Amino acid sequence: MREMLKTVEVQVRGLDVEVMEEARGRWDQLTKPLGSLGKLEEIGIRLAGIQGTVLPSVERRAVVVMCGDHGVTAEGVSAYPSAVTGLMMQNFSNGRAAVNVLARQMGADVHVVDIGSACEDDIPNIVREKVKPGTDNMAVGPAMTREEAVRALEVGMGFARKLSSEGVQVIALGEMGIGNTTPSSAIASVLTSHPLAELVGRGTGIEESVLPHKGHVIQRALEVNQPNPDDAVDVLAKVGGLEIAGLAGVVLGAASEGVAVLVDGVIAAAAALVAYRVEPKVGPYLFASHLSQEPAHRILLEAMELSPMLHLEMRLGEGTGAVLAMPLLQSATRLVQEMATFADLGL
Ligand SMILES: O=C(O)c1ccc[n+]([C@@H]2O[C@H](COP(=O)([O-])O)[C@@H](O)[C@H]2O)c1
Ligand SMILES: Cc1cc2nc[nH]c2cc1C
Repeated sequence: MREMLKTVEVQVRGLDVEVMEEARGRWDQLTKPLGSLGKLEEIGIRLAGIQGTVLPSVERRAVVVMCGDHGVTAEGVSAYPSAVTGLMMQNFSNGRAAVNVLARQMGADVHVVDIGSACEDDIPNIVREKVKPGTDNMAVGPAMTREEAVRALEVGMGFARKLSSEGVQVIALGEMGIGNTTPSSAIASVLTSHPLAELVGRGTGIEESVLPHKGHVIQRALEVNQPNPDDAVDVLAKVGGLEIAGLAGVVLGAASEGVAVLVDGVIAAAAALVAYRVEPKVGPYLFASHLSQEPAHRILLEAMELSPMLHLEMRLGEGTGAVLAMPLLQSATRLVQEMATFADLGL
């Protein structure tokens, strides 16, 4: 019975190390000084291991934007009202948000999923998979029940598997949810054990003077809920968010299907760390796009040993950074496909 479901079951294969060795050999034969394409070489080799071929491809790209609202906004932790989540869903639907613009440029399909917004409208082009209309206020009790968190994880897993069955080779993690830097910092605090002072940031732009209040709200949520650091689903349910759970599910579903994942900013990274703690084998499927201005982002990426490709001082979310990094993955695949080898030159 669904109510009895306590955790998620997922099987993730390790990367194909033989193919990776072969791919490394191929990169070393290309007409360039050894190792001179730096991180692009590591990206290309990892993609080879993920797809089980020395000539991987990321021509089919998608961004999944999970949307949710947060009861904790009642505590005054965001610079914007919750209603902006629904307004931005309308904006995504019209193709006019930043992520739409960038995805068009980068050749990625945009999929927007209402997994937990408080918006009651039926918006065209938005997938309705609402687990509930926003989380409960984690400063006074759990944000979700465990069962709700597992349901949201399953929505994400199912969505990633569907995209994989349609031929998608890389998925960017996007989200929209006013208030969601607060649960992201809470998750980072429990799962990395770093002090809250290093993890709380201005999100959409709260004043510096409001930061201590945001920290106290998170501290209260941790005291009230006592999330178990050894049980990532417990942490997700008690101090997480529905869109964060959905994205953690996307990571698990994508990795289980051999699909690469581009992690976006701080919220996507919190979701990725939850998935990584549920199943550490997802680690090699993850690529960090950029470094957000939100301080918890660096700490979350370090906990997964990920190194960001871009430093653009962004803090938007929606999957914008992840979509911007797509051409870099594509460059890695194109270089290995199209460059001459020294043998081609007769050397
Ligand atoms: O991606 C990031 O690193 C990031 C950093 C700060 C804010 N955001 C976005 O801003 C919203 C959350 O900010 P806040 O202040 O409401 O917690 C949410 O919609 C996120 O997509 C995103
Ligand atoms: C306008 C706006 C757009 C966003 N996109 C992601 N988070 C956002 C937060 C706000 C406030």
